[in-house]
Amino acid sequence: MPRYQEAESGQALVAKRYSILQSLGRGSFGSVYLVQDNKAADGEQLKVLKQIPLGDLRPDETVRATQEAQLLSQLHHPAILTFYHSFLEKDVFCIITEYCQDRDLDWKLGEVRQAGRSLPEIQVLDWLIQLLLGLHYVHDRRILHRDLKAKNVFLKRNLVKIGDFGVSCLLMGSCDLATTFTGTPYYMSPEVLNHQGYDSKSDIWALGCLLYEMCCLTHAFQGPNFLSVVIKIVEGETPMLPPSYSSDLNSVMQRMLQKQPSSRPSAAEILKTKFMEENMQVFRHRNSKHQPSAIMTSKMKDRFDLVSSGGDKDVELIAKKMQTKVHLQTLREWSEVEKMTPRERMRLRKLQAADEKAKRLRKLAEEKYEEVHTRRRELRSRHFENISVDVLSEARDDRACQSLPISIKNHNSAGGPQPIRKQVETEPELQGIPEDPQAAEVYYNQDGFDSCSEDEDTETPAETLYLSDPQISELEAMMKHMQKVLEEELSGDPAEPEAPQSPQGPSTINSSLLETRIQNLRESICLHLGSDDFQQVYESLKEARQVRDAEHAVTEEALRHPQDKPDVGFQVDQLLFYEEELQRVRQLQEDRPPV
Ligand SMILES: Nc1ncnc2c1ncn2[C@@H]1O[C@H](COP(=O)(O)OP(=O)(O)OP(=O)(O)O)[C@@H](O)[C@H]1O
Repeated sequence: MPRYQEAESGQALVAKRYSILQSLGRGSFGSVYLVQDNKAADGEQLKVLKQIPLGDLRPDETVRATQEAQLLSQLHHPAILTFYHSFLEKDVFCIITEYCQDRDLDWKLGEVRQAGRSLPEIQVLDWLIQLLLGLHYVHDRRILHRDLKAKNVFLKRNLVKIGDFGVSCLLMGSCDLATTFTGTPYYMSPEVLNHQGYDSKSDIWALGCLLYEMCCLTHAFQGPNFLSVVIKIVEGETPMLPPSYSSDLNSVMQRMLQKQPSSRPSAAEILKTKFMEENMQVFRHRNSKHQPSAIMTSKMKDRFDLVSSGGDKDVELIAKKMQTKVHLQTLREWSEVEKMTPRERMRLRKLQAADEKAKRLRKLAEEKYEEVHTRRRELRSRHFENISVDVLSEARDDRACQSLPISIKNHNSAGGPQPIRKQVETEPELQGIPEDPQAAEVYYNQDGFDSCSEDEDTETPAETLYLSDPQISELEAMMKHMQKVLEEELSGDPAEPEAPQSPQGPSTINSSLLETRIQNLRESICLHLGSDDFQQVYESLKEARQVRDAEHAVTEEALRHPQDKPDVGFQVDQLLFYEEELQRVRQLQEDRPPV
């Protein structure tokens, strides 16, 4: 752990800039914290600090790791978690990334599973499209992820962000090697397990596994121990999606899970299939319809941001009404340039009356704005007086939601600067006002616009809140990427260039970290099992790995470890795999010409 500098407020300060607010958890590489960047602009202050103890990193390795981190900070895509910067503090490598208040996909899928639900296909497709766009972007730049898994996909409203990009490369140092090393076997491709190298198609395999998981809420390749999972991946049948998902989606997944990397499509090839293209159009259509950006002034957006973060029902209602008004104004402009029928003139009069009402609403909104703003200012100053975060408590895995009184009070409604956006399907009022006057008339009547008044605060509050500026621009950026992919095909552009077979990614070698990991795992298993039993299971599974006999391994495992410790055999297998990897890394290091 780094030695934190104490800020005046008593909060731990990292790099004289980041106040640690809350522990978000611990991964296999290190600890993760929610921090406040004191040098960032308002609304962009919440970030994530990942601290990875490095052990004895040589100076040249340190320099390389930092350079490689800079390379990662140049990736800019809405589906890629923003990597701000990295630095070393004592023996700890620190990475600052974007904060995703809706946690990770693994957590989300667990939540769905526990509720006994499943994800609708439209949701799966929304996420799949974004993930494919993200992969397409990095593969196009000849960068591979290498550790794509549900825990590395973060959620920010309905936007997904591929995270931990290259972190394993930076730290495990295996990116330039003909293999890769990750902490879980579930997403490993047959070629990786056969030590045949990692390329962009191995990322596609991992995404295929993820697609299965989104639909079935379990891993695509399951087994009681590491070796049985490995054998299923290498030799087992490709799983199918349940019939509740379309055959088109199933066939996308089947293609992604082809055993032969060359038979798997690239991200661009998948995006360009008719099925995916149609779904991208649906995604674009749905999201662009519901974006307030096209019709709202920035002042209004500010107000709506305030609305959504403040959660004040009155203000929400006003926001809804104001949005309706903006739609009407667009329509009125249209009317003025058209030859008006008496019916249209009547409608215009209605609009003018509505305009008057809207003016009054605006005044009310401004008053509310002041009121809420003042309240937030007071709360914030109180918050900074009171905050006391136990950042040094390693055992805690509390989430940001549990103890932060203001902007990060609740993980799901957290991130003060991040306003709320509900699922678009539940927002009929935002379908847009029909341009046809008659249809518009029906719309007004349905919408009850005539009854719009500040006296009607009892009306059901707006279901729809609004995206903040950064989120709108992220969505817009996503649309642009989609447009680009769609246009590529329309103009008959050739498919994306193949990502390199021998990746040119970051290249830091840090086998000492791998050693530490092996050591930690060994100690932890011994603690559970006792040294003697550990040794027996270890020898037995080592033998089983050599003969690749899953049944033997399963039987041995069942004999060796008690029922209440079902994951021990899995861990021993994992340990053996790590040891093999370490040997390979060392071998490659020896074979390498000196830099
Ligand atoms: N950018 C982020 N925004 C929000 N939460 C995050 C972010 N990065 C990590 N977390 C959370 O912090 C916790 C630890 O994350 P971390 O990525 O270190 O480990 P992991 O994914 O659980 O395991 P592994 O190290 O094996 O990948 C997880 O609960 C994760 O959801």
